[in-house]
Amino acid sequence: MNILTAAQTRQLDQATIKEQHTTSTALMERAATALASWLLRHYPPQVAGEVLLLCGPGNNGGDGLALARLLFGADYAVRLALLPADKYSDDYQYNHHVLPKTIPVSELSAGALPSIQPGTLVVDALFGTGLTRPLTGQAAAVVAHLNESGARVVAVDMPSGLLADAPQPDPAAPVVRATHTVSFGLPKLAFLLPQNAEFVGEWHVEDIGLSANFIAQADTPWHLTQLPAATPRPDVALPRRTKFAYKNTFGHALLLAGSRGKVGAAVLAAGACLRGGVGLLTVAVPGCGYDIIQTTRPEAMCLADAQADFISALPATKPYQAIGIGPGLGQDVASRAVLEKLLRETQVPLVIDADALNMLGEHRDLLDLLPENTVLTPHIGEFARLTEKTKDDYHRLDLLRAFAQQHRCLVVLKGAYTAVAAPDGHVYFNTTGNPGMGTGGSGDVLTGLLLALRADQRLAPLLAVRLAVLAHGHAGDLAAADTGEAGLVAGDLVQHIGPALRQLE
Ligand SMILES: NC(=O)C1=CN([C@@H]2O[C@H](COP(=O)(O)OP(=O)(O)OC[C@H]3O[C@@H](n4cnc5c(N)ncnc54)[C@H](O)[C@@H]3O)[C@@H](O)[C@H]2O)[C@@H](O)CC1
Ligand SMILES: Nc1ncnc2c1ncn2[C@@H]1O[C@H](COP(=O)(O)OP(=O)(O)O)[C@@H](O)[C@H]1O
Ligand SMILES: [K+]
Repeated sequence: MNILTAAQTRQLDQATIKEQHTTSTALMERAATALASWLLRHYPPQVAGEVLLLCGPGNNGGDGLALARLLFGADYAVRLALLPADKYSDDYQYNHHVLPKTIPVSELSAGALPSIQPGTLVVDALFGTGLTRPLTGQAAAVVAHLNESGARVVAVDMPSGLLADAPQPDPAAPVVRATHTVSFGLPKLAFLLPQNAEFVGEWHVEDIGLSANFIAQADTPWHLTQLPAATPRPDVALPRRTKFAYKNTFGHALLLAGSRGKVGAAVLAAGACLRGGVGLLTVAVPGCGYDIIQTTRPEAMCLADAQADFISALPATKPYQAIGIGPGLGQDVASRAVLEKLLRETQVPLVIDADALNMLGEHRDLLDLLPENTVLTPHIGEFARLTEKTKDDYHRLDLLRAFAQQHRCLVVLKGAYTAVAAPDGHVYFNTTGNPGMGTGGSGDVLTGLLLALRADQRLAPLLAVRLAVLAHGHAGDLAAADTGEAGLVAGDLVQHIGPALRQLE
């Protein structure tokens, strides 16, 4: 699914109105109805207590006014506080006009802020996508007051003060710290970035029938990868295996991994590659890893390096459809020479992770040798070593796109909402996974799974990478349902890859 820019989000309601022969007032009613239904599910009247709605002068405030009317009709105790302005949007004015007269209404001003007890449920309908500049004056005073109150805050569409797809021009200007943000149709780019988590809280998307055609056709570099069950138009799907498929169809992969004390990384990546459906797997490890791999992964073939503690020689690369290098590799100069030789000699699809990425960071001239569509899997720290220290998350996204374009590679920038950047500059945010996956070895599992899907002869490079990242996160979610997030270990991810992939077919 596409993620729209802020400008496209503003065009979306016009496109919807035109396409569906409806009116902006009717669209606002849909938005308010969706919000009321969300509140009924999450904060029914007896849990909510009195609801305070803060409304700005535009359509975000209009949503708040319409919501107040609907909540009032659903037996909530509601109170409104309105931000005065020179001009109000038409739909704001309409919803102000039809507001039941019995709802208490006050005017917000810096000198007379409403009292907000800790725990009060506040709806933030001050500003949404129409925000054009940092909050100042009265609006800033209201937001600062709200943030200090200890209230539970549900933000309408956006936490007020946050921009939908750009960094804050004035980091000192206040932004609402919402408990929940309920948005319409699709999430905003801002929701996917770690720097905004403290403002957005938990986000939710409510379907209000916005033009699916406009969303699908929008020219945007940002996209979401979702589970097939979560969307009427699945982004990605794993093709089913045909009756006469043979192990060559699924490819022969080579994994170069492990060093003394880090052979576990090779075991985890090998397990993930096997569970990821590879046809054949050969694992190259230092001498100390031979018995370990042969014992823990009898399905894999094993090549032992002449060196006991680290990999010092590149095996023949001819028979393989994909090669992975990096998990637990260590940083010995001999292992770096192996990486360099691999880059110079082969055009086989590569997956490069962990220590191998750090080697590239230290010897950036090697980046020019990357075969097209090589997959790199840095976390934020490793990405900084490959590029530069970033100012903020938007700057990092700029660097990410530029890097993938310049080196014609696929970059998997790992984290919550792992971002996959393609050589054409498009970025796909993953929606599966959970904080339980912040545990040693999770990245090794991803490398093994990527290797399996890159070896699969049926899958185009980008599809293979998006599927692997989606399945990895889904395996994490299935595992966490068994073990809880704290109890999750990387080996659990390997166990859940099979069921995760089955749900992507
Ligand atoms: N996109 C859609 O399809 C829909 C949008 N709706 C709502 O409409 C909202 C967008 O409405 P608007 O475009 O009217 O914009 P907003 O209501 O977000 O804000 C616009 C108003 O705020 C003022 N303003 C902007 N920045 C300011 C600042 N820093 N300080 C003080 N005033 C400032 C503007 O002059 C204008 O009066 C969405 O966020 C959503 O809540 C929904 O009603 C229905 C569907
Ligand atoms: N909060 C989170 N939500 C979703 N996925 C996460 C979260 N934290 C970590 N992960 C995933 O877990 C993996 C961790 O990889 P990495 O940082 O390389 O760990 P390691 O080096 O220990 O294996 C990545 O795929 C990342 O996306
Ligand atoms: K808002």
